[in-house]
Amino acid sequence: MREVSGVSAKILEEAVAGLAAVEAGEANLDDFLDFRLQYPELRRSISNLLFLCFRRKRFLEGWIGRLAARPPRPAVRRLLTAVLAQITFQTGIAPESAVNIAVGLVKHSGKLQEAKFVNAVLRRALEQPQPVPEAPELVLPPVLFKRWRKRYSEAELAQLAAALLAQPEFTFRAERGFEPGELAAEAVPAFGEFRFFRACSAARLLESAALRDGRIYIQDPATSLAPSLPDFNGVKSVLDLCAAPGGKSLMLGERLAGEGRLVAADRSERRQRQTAENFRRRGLDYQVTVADPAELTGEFDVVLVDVPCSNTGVYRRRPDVLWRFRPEELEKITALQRRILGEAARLTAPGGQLVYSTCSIEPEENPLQVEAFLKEHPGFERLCERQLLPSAEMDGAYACLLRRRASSI
Ligand SMILES: C[S@@+](CC[C@H](N)C(=O)[O-])C[C@H]1O[C@@H](n2cnc3c(N)ncnc32)[C@H](O)[C@@H]1O
Repeated sequence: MREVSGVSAKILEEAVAGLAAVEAGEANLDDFLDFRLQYPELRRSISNLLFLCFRRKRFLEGWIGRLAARPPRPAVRRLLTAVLAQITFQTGIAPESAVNIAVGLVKHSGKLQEAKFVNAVLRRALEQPQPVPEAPELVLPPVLFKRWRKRYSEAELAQLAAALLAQPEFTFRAERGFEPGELAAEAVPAFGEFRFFRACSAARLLESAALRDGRIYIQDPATSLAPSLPDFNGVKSVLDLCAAPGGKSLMLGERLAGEGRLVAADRSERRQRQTAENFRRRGLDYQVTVADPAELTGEFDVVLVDVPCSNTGVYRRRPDVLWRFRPEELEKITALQRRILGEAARLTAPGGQLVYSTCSIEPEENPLQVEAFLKEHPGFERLCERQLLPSAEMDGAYACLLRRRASSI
């Protein structure tokens, strides 16, 4: 008994620390779970609770507002958020126990008045469970709802909200020629020749030899959009300019099928270690380079530039991105994208193809960025582009295929 409540208290404490770290901008959710857990052995439970807190943040914080006579201080709000998530959405812990553990934690920290407040708020919550809303305006962060309402239909907004609330499928890509057999429950739609599957069991997949030797790679099917766009006929050299950790480089390598040269470049040394490891597992000896795009030289038949972005398309798997979105930071990120895309243009051979991609659904980072690029680079033309919105099947993504005219300087 002692043991169970001890574990539950640790999970709650860690979840509250995670909410604080993300709110303070000290870490994103993935980094918190990967590098900052005090009890990494409890990662799965902590992660489940944190994902719920971010998926249901609007509802949970609105409920706290109605339950508490005065707004709680931020640390208490975070604790209440996590406990309300447990008592509303989790079945593994009895609601009464969740409340007792939370009150115990506050008492333990010596704040007796605050413990009384937390106890009163949570007891009220137990007495009056609330209907859980699904309407986009009550699910999405207000800043993004306001932006998205201007350009998406009601059906699209409902799709965007539903994508935040649902747990996405565990999907993976299988290398050409590899049959995943019992690892796969079914094939799922993807782009080009790439083959994606829904995993039968995440645990079995994570322990599989196929994952260890790189014949499968855990990925969302939306990632196949950008590498599927260029025509690989006669292509001899490929550059992936923002390659780490190598998800799209592996797909470019698969399309090259050993017929040419691939350079996977990225400015992050830490992330490039992962790219190199992914190539090693697969037995590929493509070049892995640590460099800022401005430092690279040469000309390539195909350049893929998967730029840093606001990530607003991938919130199914990283729900915290929606709450970290700041419109005022868009300008900074689009300026960086413009610079990197300009370098990519310089590295594209005459007649070569350039793929620009993001995992964002903001037009400033996508078609508007490309239009500005085309004005500044008349030697390029747009061949096609596609915007995917997050859905039940896949993440959001944008990709545009450009061509440098053969005669351009
Ligand atoms: C979206 S991620 C790339 C994901 C990768 N293409 C994949 O499929 O696995 C963007 C990458 O751009 C890199 N990058 C390159 N130049 C950068 C710069 N000046 N500032 C920030 N990130 C930069 C980052 O290190 C990061 O790895």
